[in-house]
Amino acid sequence: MHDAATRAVGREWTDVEREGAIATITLDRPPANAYTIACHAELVHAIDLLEADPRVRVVRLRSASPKFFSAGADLRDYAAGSVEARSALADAARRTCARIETSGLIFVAEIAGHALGGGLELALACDIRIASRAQYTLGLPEIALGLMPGNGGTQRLPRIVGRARAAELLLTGEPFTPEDALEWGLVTQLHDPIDFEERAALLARRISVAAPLALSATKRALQRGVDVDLERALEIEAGEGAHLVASADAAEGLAAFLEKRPPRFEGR
Ligand SMILES: CCCCCCCCCCCCC/C=C/C(=O)SCCNC(=O)CCNC(=O)[C@H](O)C(C)(C)COP(=O)(O)OP(=O)(O)OC[C@H]1O[C@@H](n2cnc3c(N)ncnc32)[C@H](O)[C@@H]1OP(=O)(O)O
Repeated sequence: MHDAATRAVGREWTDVEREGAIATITLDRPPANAYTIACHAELVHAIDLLEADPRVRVVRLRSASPKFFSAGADLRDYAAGSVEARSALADAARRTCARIETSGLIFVAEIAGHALGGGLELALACDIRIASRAQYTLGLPEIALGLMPGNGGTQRLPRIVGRARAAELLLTGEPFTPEDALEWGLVTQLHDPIDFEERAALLARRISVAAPLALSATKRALQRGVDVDLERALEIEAGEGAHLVASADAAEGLAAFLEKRPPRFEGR
């Protein structure tokens, strides 16, 4: 089902649908979901629209292509552009990732095709990554292009797979498999292609039934606490949780448990 309000978003590569509390952003820019500045502006606009919709809690980020999640920057466009345009593209891509990370919505990257360069970096900015077990690669090959990741890859990858593994992946630029991604914790689930859509939808549903305030507070605590010492991190957790305790949703959650019924969370 397309929301009329978001259909206009899909000029470059972004098709947005919403069903209940679950939105789906489908990247669709053949042949490789390679992105330009306009693509990122559109994606940020789509996220703005979804964040303004009080019904939305989870965003599934997927690809229309059976072969590519995203191949990263459009290298034809990049090669033809000025140094200023190339910097602007890196900045636009960084803004998209920041928008994902600072959003109160929960983003799940559903990788079922090549996720390379800025395409993988987009997935690294998401809260959860899952993958399909198929013949494609993931990686940050920028070093082979005389470049380096410019969209958070040198910072988010070590925080996910560890510094040593990230160093090898970044300094060789070598691609890796979905199985590697699961082993290294870059994705948390790996499913056969025939099961992937169903399992991805199940994960989104499992998250979508939670209280929106609790989801966003937990996301913030996870992000804010990861780079500080434990004592400060525990203070962050306490601070994020403090306002939840007084929320109507917390009262509803407890009442629903005691009354043995599903909770009806309203985000307040
Ligand atoms: C604020 C100021 C800031 C200043 C500082 C800024 C500095 C920042 C540092 C610099 C930032 C760098 C930013 C760059 C980020 C990137 O993402 S670089 C790109 C990384 N991606 C890749 O290298 C992947 C390239 N693709 C491939 O290697 C192959 O496609 C494949 C994945 C191995 C698959 O190969 P194969 O099966 O042979 O398919 P192909 O024929 O190669 O591809 C099919 C068609 O898709 C097109 N395509 C693929 N990738 C791209 C791409 N990235 N861009 C454009 N087009 C792509 C390919 O050309 C084919 O098209 P057709 O020939 O028309 O069919």
